[in-house]
Amino acid sequence: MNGGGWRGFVRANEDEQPTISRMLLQRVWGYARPYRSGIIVVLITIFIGTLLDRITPLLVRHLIDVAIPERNLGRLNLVAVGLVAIPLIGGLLDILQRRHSSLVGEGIIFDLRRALYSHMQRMSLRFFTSTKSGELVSRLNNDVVGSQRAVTGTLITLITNVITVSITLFIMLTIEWRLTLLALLVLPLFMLPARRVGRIVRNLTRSQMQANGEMNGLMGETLNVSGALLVKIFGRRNDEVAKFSQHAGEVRDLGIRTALVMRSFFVMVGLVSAVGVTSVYWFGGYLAITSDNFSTGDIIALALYLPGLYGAISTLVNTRVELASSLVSFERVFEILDLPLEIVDAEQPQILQTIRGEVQFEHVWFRYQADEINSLSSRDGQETTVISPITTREWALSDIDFTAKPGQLVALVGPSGAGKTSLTYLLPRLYDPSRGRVLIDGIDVRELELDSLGQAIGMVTQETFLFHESLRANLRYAKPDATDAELEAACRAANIHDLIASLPNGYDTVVGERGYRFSGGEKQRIAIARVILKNPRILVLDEATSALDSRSEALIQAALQPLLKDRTSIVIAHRLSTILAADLILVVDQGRVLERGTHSELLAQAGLYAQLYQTQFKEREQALEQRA
Ligand SMILES: Nc1ncnc2c1ncn2[C@@H]1O[C@H](COP(=O)(O)OP(=O)(O)OP(=O)(O)O)[C@@H](O)[C@H]1O
Repeated sequence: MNGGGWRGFVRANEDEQPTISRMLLQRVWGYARPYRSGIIVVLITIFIGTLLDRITPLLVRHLIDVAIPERNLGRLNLVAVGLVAIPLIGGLLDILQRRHSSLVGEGIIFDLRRALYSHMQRMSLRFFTSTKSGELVSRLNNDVVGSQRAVTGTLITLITNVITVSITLFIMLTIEWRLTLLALLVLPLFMLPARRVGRIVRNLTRSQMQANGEMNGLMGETLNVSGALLVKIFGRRNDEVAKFSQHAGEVRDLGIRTALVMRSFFVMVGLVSAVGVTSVYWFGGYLAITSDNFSTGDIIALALYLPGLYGAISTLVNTRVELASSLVSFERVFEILDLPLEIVDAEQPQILQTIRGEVQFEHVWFRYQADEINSLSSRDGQETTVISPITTREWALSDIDFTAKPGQLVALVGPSGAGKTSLTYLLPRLYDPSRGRVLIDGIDVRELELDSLGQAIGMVTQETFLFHESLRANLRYAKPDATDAELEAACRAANIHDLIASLPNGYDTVVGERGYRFSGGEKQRIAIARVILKNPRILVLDEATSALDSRSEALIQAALQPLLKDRTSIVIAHRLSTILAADLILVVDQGRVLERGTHSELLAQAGLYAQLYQTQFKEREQALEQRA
């Protein structure tokens, strides 16, 4: 597995000069190619528009040199018509160009976003445990938009300015080459500062992006239910506001500095171009006074061309750098698209049709990869914090070997961190084992089509996740075509129907973010109803550790009956009723199965199970009895 890709999540050295590689450009072109007809329209309109623009000074020259001296009213009218027609046609061309450039730009955004999102969706769980969700959202938003800007912004600016400079210089040289060369003499005067200012602005922009990222990160972490709850229960509201003000203040200061630098630069360019224009007037005037064959119209036309020429050249000076910086966004998007998919379908996957439901772990070893821990980034998202592994043991699971016959209940018990959750993750291929095999009906799960594997297995995790949508939509997530009657039947079986029916909006009640409007026990029952609807052949259940009151506990136990019935179930057990009902109990510690058997067999061994039974299961049961 390529570890570098993960580390790529942490931004490379900010001061590194971006380089434009041929391969990168080819790849970028790959995204632009489908829009080539639009790009051609854009290029043609830019060319005609720029050409038209350059005609205006020639018309003015004609007015001064021909129409007025000849007192020719017809020509005067023609010039006037031309002076109005040019901006009119130019405007229409501009609209056409904008239309096509936005079609191209938005199209590229769409393609990149879809490719990125679908790639992220296919990434393994490992990817999500090692990445900050804010970072992913930022790539989907900022970097995709940045990539689009590289194509429709910087590239178009580059092309427009190259065309402008070429046409303008050509016309100016044909009008009067000496004056043109004179006007070009001032170029170094603003090319040098333009480069410098370009660098300053680029650094400021980077700092702005960074400051914005930090501000967004803070908002993301403290403006969701869990974060807000944490802030409140620790009474840290003022500190968070202060921290936010600090970040927002940085964004403000950088904004002001950027505005000032940009304005000073424009003032300077204005001054230098005034020097250039003055030199044309002065030397042109001198030539007009000292020699006869020099026209006033020529001088004025040249002077009119100059600001456009200077503007285009100063922009071009920075365009290469800008293009390189905006290509960084493409690189950041490609970085994710290039992350290898770990959990993928086999070349010719088998589709599970009728499933008996036998589950077998065959000498399974599993370990989490080191970079999964190392690439976690710190809260402000900027520097990499190497978080040392919580566990020092090499293998999360060692030599796990057991079989659950169709319809059997296998209970996993063991101390916290023993590896129970990790074991269950291998069945639906959230991770693949490092050694050994996991089989369903005798077929290695890696040979099974992922979609059909997903359909065969239902999972109820400890933490219930519900989407911020109606209960109906949340339940249908398990079975999109479920009828209302089916929804109700599942909820009745899970002992949650009466509660839902008593809500003013019933099944249309919108669940708050992460299900916060329901109690822990209620959420679990909703999750159970959801899996009952899915009706999987194999069930993985992580029973909640928190002891509920006896009524909720009774409701959940009753809800679990129809869920466990007739299915092969692997249950991380915390309830006495579950271990008593289990066909096989595996006692896991330090990633190994230390003891196995039924409740009575294990009790008789008087080992770890007997201890756990006394400290965990019995205590929980007694606590419940006391509460009742
Ligand atoms: N994504 C991960 N990356 C690295 N190590 C992990 C990861 N998830 C779990 N671990 C480690 O693997 C070991 C087994 O964890 P697991 O969650 O399977 O234990 P568990 O028995 O389910 O514990 P609990 O009952 O507390 O939920 C732990 O030491 C844990 O720190």
